[in-house]
Amino acid sequence: MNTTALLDLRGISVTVGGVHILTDVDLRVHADEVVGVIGPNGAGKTTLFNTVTGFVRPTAGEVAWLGEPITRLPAHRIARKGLVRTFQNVGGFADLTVERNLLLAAGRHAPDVVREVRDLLELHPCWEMRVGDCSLATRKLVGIAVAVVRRPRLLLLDEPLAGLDSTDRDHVVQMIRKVHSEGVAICLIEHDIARTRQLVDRLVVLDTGRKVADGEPDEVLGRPELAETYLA
Ligand SMILES: Nc1ncnc2c1ncn2[C@@H]1O[C@H](COP(=O)(O)OP(=O)(O)OP(=O)(O)O)[C@@H](O)[C@H]1O
Repeated sequence: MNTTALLDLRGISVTVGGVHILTDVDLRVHADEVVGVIGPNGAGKTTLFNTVTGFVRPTAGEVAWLGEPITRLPAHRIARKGLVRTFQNVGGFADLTVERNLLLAAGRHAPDVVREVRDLLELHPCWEMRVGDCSLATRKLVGIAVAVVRRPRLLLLDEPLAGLDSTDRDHVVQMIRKVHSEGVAICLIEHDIARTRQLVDRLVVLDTGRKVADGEPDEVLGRPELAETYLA
């Protein structure tokens, strides 16, 4: 594994209205890695992504990107650095075609990058369709494509498999692997533990705002207290 830490979170806490949503969370993601973030509903996983990407300001702690602090940068400046995310249930503008969504997102990189990403994520069949008319699986892929045309070095995926059937989940996993094979590090939030386990190099577990595990998937899921929760 390349030892360069792309992303380095130290002591991140988020408190909203006196409620502790995240408490003292450390997280590193290296170039080349695929990291899974799991945990029960309300554990703080999306808040962690929101903090990394500038949508939520931490109450304490620092976020560093390639060794530079980015904790207080606005979201659009963070994205321009190559740290790009997807949102739960968002796959682009519903009234625009898939192609138009990607062209808009690509900005100065279009249209060469748009063609590359269309081919990589096998979006030909839906290219001319309005996103609102596409299947959920396709909308999920469009959400990933919209992020990938921004040329991320690290892609944060928020529940890319949620709501999909088994066949579509396998397809989206395959597409995530293809994105990673292009040299993009990936950090994903997921509830599908079996597929996440197969996909990631490292598994991070959040519970009630605290990191309770961080290690190789087999080691983490082999811990009796976690196996009971996640593999039951
Ligand atoms: N802006 C906010 N104001 C108040 N409470 C919030 C805010 N954002 C998040 N929360 C609360 O913080 C907790 C963590 O939410 P978050 O969405 O980060 O969890 P999650 O682990 O992503 O959950 P899920 O798996 O259900 O998506 C929840 O109890 C949520 O209601």
